Amino acid sequence: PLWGRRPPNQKAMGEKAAENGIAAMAACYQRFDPASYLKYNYTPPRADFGRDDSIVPWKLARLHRAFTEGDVRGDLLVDVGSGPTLYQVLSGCEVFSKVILTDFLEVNRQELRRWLRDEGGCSLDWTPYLQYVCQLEGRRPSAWTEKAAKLRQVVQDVLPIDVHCPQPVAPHGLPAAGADCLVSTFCLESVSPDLAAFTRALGHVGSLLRPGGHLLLIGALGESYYLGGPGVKIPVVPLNEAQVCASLVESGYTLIRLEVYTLPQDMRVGVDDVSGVFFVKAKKL
Ligand SMILES: C[S@@+](CC[C@H](N)C(=O)[O-])C[C@H]1O[C@@H](n2cnc3c(N)ncnc32)[C@H](O)[C@@H]1O
Ligand SMILES: O=[N+]([O-])c1ccc2c(c1)CN[C@@H](CO)C2
Repeated sequence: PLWGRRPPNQKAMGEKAAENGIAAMAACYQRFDPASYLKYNYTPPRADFGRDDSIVPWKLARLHRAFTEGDVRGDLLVDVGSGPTLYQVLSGCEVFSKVILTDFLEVNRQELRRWLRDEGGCSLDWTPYLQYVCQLEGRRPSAWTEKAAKLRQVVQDVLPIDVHCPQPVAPHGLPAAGADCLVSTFCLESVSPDLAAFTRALGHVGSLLRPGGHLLLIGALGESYYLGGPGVKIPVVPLNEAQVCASLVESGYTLIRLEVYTLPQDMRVGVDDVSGVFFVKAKKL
């Protein structure tokens, strides 16, 4: 009967708009420059290990605690949207025997492989990061060489991923049982045209995680853009804590912990308009 069907084209228009937004985002990322991105976000002041109010030490401390407080266990950790960075798995690589890194761009996957193959030519020296996490683990900073070897040993693969696909990773890229833990940092809100797409992506990513597995999510609060390279302005979904929590619940997670870092003035260096960073530890129901 006529009343049983949706008005013509209503759903189609919504889907078309979503597809267009995602295609526009993918076009932006063609101009993403890993070396610039690393310089903007992973050098001082945002990565200053001598300052206890610097963002990167804050992130590393939250990840260390989340991976080592006893409830996170299993064999496989998957990092969603790794980009050209490794900091997000420096604690996890001591807890999981297998780590899989993923990203949308080949240039980022190449940057990761360059470090993993220890062939030189990396855009950033990760030594201070390895040393800092060793200290969090109660080890001498000089144990960083062992941690680097450990990370190189546990990373099984660097795979393509698209969080806007219901199946973000190609079939057989991951074991059928799914990952025991997911980590994802500054990805979902930085690749989604709007909040609905962010929440859908969170659901897609959840399909990679086994029930009872953990999600460690770090992201930007109140950010509307960031520079992915000189003059490469990439739109971001401005999120607040309530929206992050609502999206997690809607995507089938239960929240264990949410912490927020508010940027001091001198961390606002012109590469984005981020106002805060959230850290979430959640569990898939
Ligand atoms: C802001 S960077 C985050 C990089 C890194 N995780 C970090 O913590 O700095 C966002 C990353 O998402 C990737 N990306 C872009 N579109 C994507 C998509 N549709 N699915 C998954 N990742 C995507 C980009 O290539 C980029 O590496
Ligand atoms: O301060 N940080 O450690 C830091 C690291 C990465 C990123 C931000 C801040 C803010 N912008 C996001 C992209 O939306 C990327």
